[in-house]
Amino acid sequence: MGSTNFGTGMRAADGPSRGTGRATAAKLTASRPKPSLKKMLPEVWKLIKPYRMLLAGSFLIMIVNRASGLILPASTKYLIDRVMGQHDIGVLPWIVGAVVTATIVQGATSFILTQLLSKAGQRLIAELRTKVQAHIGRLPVDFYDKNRTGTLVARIMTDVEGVRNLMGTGVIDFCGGVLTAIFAFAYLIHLSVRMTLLTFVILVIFGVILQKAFSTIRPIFRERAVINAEVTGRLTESLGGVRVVKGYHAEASEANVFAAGVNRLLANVISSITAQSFMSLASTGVLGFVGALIMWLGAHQVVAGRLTTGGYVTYVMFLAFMIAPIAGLVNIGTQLTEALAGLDRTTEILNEQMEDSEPTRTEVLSTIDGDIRFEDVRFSYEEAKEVLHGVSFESRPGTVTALVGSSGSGKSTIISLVCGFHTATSGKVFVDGHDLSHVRLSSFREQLGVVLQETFLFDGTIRENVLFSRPLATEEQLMAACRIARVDEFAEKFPEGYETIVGERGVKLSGGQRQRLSIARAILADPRILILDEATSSLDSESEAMIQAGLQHLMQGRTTFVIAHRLSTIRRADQILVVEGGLIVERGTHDELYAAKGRYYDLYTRQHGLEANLFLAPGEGDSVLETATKA
Ligand SMILES: Nc1ncnc2c1ncn2[C@@H]1O[C@H](COP(=O)(O)OP(=O)(O)OP(=O)(O)O)[C@@H](O)[C@H]1O
Repeated sequence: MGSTNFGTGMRAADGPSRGTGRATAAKLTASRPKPSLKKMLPEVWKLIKPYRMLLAGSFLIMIVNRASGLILPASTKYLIDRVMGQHDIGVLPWIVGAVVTATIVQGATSFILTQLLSKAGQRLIAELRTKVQAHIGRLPVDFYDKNRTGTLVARIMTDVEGVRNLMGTGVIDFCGGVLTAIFAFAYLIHLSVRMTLLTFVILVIFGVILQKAFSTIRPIFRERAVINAEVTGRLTESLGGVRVVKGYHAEASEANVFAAGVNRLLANVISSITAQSFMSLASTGVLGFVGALIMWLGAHQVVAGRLTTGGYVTYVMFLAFMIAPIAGLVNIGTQLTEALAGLDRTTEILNEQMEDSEPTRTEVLSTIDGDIRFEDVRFSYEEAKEVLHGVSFESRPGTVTALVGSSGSGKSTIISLVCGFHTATSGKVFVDGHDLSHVRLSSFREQLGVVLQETFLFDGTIRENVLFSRPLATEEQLMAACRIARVDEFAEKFPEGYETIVGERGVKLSGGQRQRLSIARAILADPRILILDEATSSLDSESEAMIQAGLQHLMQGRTTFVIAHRLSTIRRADQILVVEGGLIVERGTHDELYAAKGRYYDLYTRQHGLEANLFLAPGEGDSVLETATKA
């Protein structure tokens, strides 16, 4: 039978997940409606508040920057009319001086703005990423059940990227664009009211059309983020489950799934490219039209003596200065919309309640004895689908409780409630008499140790992997744990010793070695309550003996819960709970249950003939039994 997953939070990599869940934690919405600016303003303010002085300063610098940018076109009128037209060479040094100074000021302020804002924007991204990751890490297990890894990765890495535009050059550029357009518009009116109003009307019409076009493009962009998250999610899963993929020779079908995803992405990008190229075609057309119009009207005005030649050239330059930021505004507008949408998704995550933040969780546990009591516990992952139907038992401190029963009977669910991964729908779980639903989970979990059959190793050294459970342990404590778990025997054989990198998920270690490492980790953690998920796979007898010795040591004096498959474990257990259909149907010691000749006796005698030291649940044993009978 496959590995146990205590509510999938500790699921072993057994292929792409199907995503199940219950109602308490939210499944993140794939595509959220466009967030309104009004709704998002408080969030934006919260985000940029620490940077408000910087933003205010940048705003002032930006005004200087934009104003200095207008010196060149403004001075052209004097250059043409006074210097060239009236041969007043005396003003030339002033004009050239003003242009040079303005250019230097403009260059310097642009440099300062980019330095200040881009760096602040990147810092903000880093802060927000850290915050989102830390928050996600503290969300309850059922949140992970419902949301794909890829989606979560996208939320942490991609969605926060957009805030760069809110903080960085985006907002300032936006304000700068508006400001320049206002400056330029005032000056254009001053030069020629008629030409300006006409151009303005055309540009407003164009702006409305552009706005319409953008409202078609925006959903495409939003959908792109969703597709990206889905494709990345599936890719992450299939890479993680590469053994299963290869084992079932599913490379081709995985490649098809990925290709389909990539093609969806391509179709999305292509449709946005088409819309974008139409927009650029339209803008070029409008610009050409406005240019021709200005030429026509301007030439007439100059000939009629209502406008000087310098005035005309300056007009054209200012017009360009006005149009460029307006065109930019639309672009920045899209970026800001994207940023707001990203921030909205980030806020959605940050509003998810952390498992320890429920107001009822007030009790902080000091060192516990390890007495666990279930009182008529009922539990359902999904509404109206109860999985545990009233489970009651007590595990006294320092005793071993073995859970046996057929697949899907509810063993992992019971363990998951012991760990506080889920909370009982009704009934109570007590730890040393404290209602676990009122306990600060961090104070409980630090007294919990978990050894799973699928050992989870990080891509780090042996030392780092053992220290994972207690990073501040001394060298002696580390070595002692490794000795007891017999990690020393293999670690010291590697040339790099404890500094040997174990590779992603420890692929360079054998199953038995990984188990020993996991036991060393638990010994080092020195938990009061120990959760063991026994491997059903048979290790060679030498490894088995070593692991058993480590486990024996580990279990001493701790309240231990074992999803038990080995007879040796079951025989030693202080109580055996036989779980069937979400109920405890029998309980007692091995001898008592054997003598009672009930369900346990059936399971035991069925298996006894199989010689193995494995206690297989009925479904699990069938194939082996058949083989044995035939033999
Ligand atoms: N995350 C989940 N969401 C919805 N239903 C679940 C979830 N996890 C388990 N279940 C259901 O709860 C029931 C009990 O499952 P559980 O994993 O506790 O059984 P088990 O006895 O540990 O099985 P096994 O020995 O196969 O690991 C099963 O019917 C299962 O389908």
